[in-house]
Amino acid sequence: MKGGKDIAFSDYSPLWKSHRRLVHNSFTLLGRERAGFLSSVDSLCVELMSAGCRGFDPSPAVTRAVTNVLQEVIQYNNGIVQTITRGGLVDIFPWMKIFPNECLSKLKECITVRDRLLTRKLEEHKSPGSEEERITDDHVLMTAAEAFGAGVETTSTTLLWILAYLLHHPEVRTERPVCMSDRSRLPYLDCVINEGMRIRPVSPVLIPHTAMTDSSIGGHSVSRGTRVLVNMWAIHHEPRHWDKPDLFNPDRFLDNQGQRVTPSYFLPFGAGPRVCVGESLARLELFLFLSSMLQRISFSLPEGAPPPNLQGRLGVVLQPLPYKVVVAPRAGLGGRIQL
Ligand code: HEM
Repeated sequence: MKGGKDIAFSDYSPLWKSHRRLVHNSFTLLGRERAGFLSSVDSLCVELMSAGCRGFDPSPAVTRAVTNVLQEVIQYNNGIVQTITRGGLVDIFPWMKIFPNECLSKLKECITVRDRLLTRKLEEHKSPGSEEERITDDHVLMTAAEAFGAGVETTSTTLLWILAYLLHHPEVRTERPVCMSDRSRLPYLDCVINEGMRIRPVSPVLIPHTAMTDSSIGGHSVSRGTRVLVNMWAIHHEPRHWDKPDLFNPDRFLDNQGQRVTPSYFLPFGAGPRVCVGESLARLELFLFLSSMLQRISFSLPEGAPPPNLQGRLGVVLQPLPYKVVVAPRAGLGGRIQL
């Protein structure tokens, strides 16, 4: 293990425990034996994830199979998100798992659906000879499952927050389709994404860590076994570092010369050995989704509706409260988008 980290429900869910062990083994192996393994995990994830993008394809060639798989992924993922931190007292007193627990049963059900779907996909993607490799099916499956578990809700929620803030700040949006000559302006999109992740970190208090040895943080001693919570919300709203921290202002990620800057106290993906392993994939997804959406679709508030509530609701991630938005194809693209 690289460092000390634990999660509240790990004690009572053997499923989750073995899942994390496998995932960490997988990522360790990933570092050592990339070939073969990467290609199967990558294509497996990319195929499932890109199903979402293919939803925009208006052609009848969007196969029923892809839609069904996507529906299944959305359903089991929603089920996991709704139940994973709702074990109630079991989170605190693991022995209480012996009593009937609706949330825990639903969680197990969703995990069964997830494993069935991923196993099917894995079988489709298996290359001849892979049996001889040291990485087992479980490694591949659990790594793919982790990519979804840690990657879907975080990225989609970040997009929802950014859209909510863009509805509040129409001056940040451009009213015409993006074209090639805008390319040099696209770094600004990164600033918008950064500002979204700063002002509403999807994980305001990071996954709890546990000190593996006697240590210290900022001059305070931390003895072995201490549970350490990183308050990302406070880091991203510290007035000594951020001017008017409650204001959505993507320009704060530009210096006086208009060059992009990334302050050291901007940590949406955490830091250190347990930093988010999906950071580059997440950044790529956010950029591609946002640029394609803003290029093709115009978003506005329904007539007379108030802008989205920005307070948020804390669950597995910090989500915006549901809001309504009018979605229309941008001029010149009419008929090419189906939603
Ligand atoms: C906007 C999107 C995302 C955000 C804001 C985000 C943020 C984070 C944060 C803050 C952590 C915890 C770091 C810590 O506790 O110190 C984390 C861990 C993790 N993330 Fe992400 N993440 C995102 C997307 C993804 C994606 C797309 C994947 C995988 C495909 C992923 C996989 C993971 C994994 C496996 C861990 C645990 C790493 C470990 O414990 O060593 N994340 N993420």
